[in-house]
Amino acid sequence: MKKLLTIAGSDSSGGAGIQADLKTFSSLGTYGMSVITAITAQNTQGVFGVQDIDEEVVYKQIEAIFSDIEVDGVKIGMVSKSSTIEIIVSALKKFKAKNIVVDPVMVSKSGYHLLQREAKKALIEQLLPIATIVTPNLFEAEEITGLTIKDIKDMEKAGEIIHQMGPRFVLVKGGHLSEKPIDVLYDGEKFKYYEAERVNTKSTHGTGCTLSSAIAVYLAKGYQVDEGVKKAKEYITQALINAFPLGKGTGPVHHFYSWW
Ligand SMILES: Nc1ncnc2c1ncn2[C@@H]1O[C@H](COP(=O)(O)OP(=O)(O)OP(=O)(O)O)[C@@H](O)[C@H]1O
Ligand SMILES: Cc1ncc(COP(=O)(O)O)c(N)n1
Repeated sequence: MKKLLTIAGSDSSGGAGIQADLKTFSSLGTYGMSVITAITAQNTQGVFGVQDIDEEVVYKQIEAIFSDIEVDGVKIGMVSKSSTIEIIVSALKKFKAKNIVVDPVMVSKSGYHLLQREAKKALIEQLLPIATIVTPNLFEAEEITGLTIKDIKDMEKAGEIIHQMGPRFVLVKGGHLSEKPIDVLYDGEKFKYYEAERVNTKSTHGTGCTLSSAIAVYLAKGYQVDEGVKKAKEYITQALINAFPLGKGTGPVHHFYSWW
């Protein structure tokens, strides 16, 4: 049994964050664990409050897990403060964590700033270098690089710049492109493209969380990064197809338990 860990924020409505990650881990037949960095009061319409967890408690959660359990893959999502980013990075180095997927969460679909402005530098300088793969969406790739990103060529340029910042692989996600949602992977030498038909649904809350967790699962299972991304892209496309209407705003993708 592969053991997966998510380090992220809690989404009370269950569509993104810790809840999306644990659902992904379970539905892909792995054992899921969580380190909660923040509690958000959130639903399909917005984020209405955030309580950051003290960084000492974040560290204690990581220590409790790694001192007892072998962890096969780690996904890192919302971390809002630089002091928490610093503690997470030093803890993951100390415990020699492997297969680290960093989803550089900055702003929710509903427009709430989940990353404090002061923490952007720590995210870039500390979190990116420990990542096996980092998965920015178009907006996050723009924030990290300072580029304006409109098409695949711009995504490639962003991939090259972000790769220089230290992660082994960069996946620039194209969910927010105006046409087909094509994601671009860069390994420092060449690009790979992951194309899917756009699923016509309002339920896109948690797509990035789900994709990054699925990538962590496939890396933990021993897939090469490019193959793992391909499988994870199939998973998120299916989770979008399976989504059902929920709430009055942007509903969540839906996870399914094929073995049940
Ligand atoms: N309507 C859609 N149909 C098919 N695939 C999509 C759609 N929207 C997003 N995707 C895919 O979902 C994955 C997540 O991409 P996206 O760019 O939406 O990330 P994100 O903005 O970080 O997500 P979130 O912030 O909601 O967690 C990518 O593989 C993207 O191509
Ligand atoms: C706790 C948490 N983590 C991540 C997201 C991003 O997801 P989305 O962009 O779909 O709102 C979120 N809304 N909440």
